[in-house]
Amino acid sequence: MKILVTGGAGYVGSHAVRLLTKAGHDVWIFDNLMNGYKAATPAGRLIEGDLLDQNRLAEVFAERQYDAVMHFAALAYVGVSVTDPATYYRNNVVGTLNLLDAMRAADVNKIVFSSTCATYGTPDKSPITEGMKQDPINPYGYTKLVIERALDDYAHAYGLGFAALRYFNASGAAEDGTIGEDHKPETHLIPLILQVALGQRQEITVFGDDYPTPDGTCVRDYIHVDDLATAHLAALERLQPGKGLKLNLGTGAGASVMEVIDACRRETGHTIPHKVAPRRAGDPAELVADASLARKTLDWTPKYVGIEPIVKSAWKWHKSHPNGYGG
Ligand SMILES: NC(=O)c1ccc[n+]([C@@H]2O[C@H](COP(=O)([O-])OP(=O)(O)OC[C@H]3O[C@@H](n4cnc5c(N)ncnc54)[C@H](O)[C@@H]3O)[C@@H](O)[C@H]2O)c1
Ligand SMILES: O=c1ccn([C@@H]2O[C@H](COP(=O)(O)OP(=O)(O)O[C@H]3O[C@H](CO)[C@H](O)[C@H](O)[C@H]3O)[C@@H](O)[C@H]2O)c(=O)[nH]1
Repeated sequence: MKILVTGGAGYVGSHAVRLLTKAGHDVWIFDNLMNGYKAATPAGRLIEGDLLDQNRLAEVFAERQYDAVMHFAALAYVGVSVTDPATYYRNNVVGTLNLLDAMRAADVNKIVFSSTCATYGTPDKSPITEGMKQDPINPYGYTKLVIERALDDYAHAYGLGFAALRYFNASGAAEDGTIGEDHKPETHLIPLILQVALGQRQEITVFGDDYPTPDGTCVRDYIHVDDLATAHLAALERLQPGKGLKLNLGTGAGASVMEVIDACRRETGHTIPHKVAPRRAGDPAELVADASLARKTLDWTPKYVGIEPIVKSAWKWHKSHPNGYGG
């Protein structure tokens, strides 16, 4: 298939591009590089452009007849979405509607969309199943929920075939250590811990140790980026006109902040000092996926089980690229 991957120069998208290319697809990347890196993309495959530029989108769809779109491009800092919702709604909602318009004009009717566990807000139960109430607690989560709803309506009205994949905590890096996570600023737990191991930070701050969890720190479901990529490929193969798949992508197992720090200590051999600080606003105690629907629907099984192999792959990337794509 000829596939346009928006946000393919970013963290999750670049890993999906690798896998799609390996699977024999003809892959093109659309990215404005605001948070992505040319170095993360295969040579000659990057089309620079912004989702907010409708003319550019029309040009891109006129240049080639795509069979499907994988849509990773979005802004994804929960905290910034609270202080600057206008930018988030414009980029994530208007940008995606522009993309859907351009697809419709070009008769492209298949899309895989990056949704998030943040659409559930603070769930009543764990693990989280797809049928549970979606009630985001921040603008970022709302931007994703609005698009899930739009996809439903476009499927019904225009015959769009879609998958909305609700990722839990994307983590890890390509097994060969050549591409990985490089968010600037970095806010995610595993890269921040590994920056301590690299001597770039004094210590890691644990946001709260008084949660109702076994060790008092937050529990998350860390899912390897390459497992996300294989799920995208499987979803792409199952898209049907007028139908939508909405699936949780997680492993079904949680790890606490302290368990992640301990795994990083074991992997790096560094003491990794930590200090406990108050809770971070908006952090639910536990977010763990019931991923059985994705396993069944996509005939998919995450390869990376437990936090150790995820941390191992992340460390390989960070050790060999201490400044990310900057050097
Ligand atoms: N990282 C996670 O843990 C996680 C969890 C759940 C969902 N998601 C979702 O997965 C997707 C990818 O996340 P990521 O961590 O790889 O983020 P990322 O910031 O690394 O990648 C996003 C890419 O989109 C590009 N982009 C953003 N706005 C654009 C625009 N208007 N036009 C063109 N390109 C644009 C950026 O330059 C970047 O390369 C996002 O949609 C995010 O909301 C991520
Ligand atoms: O310095 C840090 C950074 C994080 N944490 C904790 O580590 C856990 C994981 O935090 P991350 O910031 O790595 O990830 P989140 O769970 O906050 O974020 C993930 O889930 C969000 C929805 O809740 C969004 O989808 C986001 O893109 C995705 O990375 C949280 O309990 C957080 O409180 C710390 O203790 N110290």
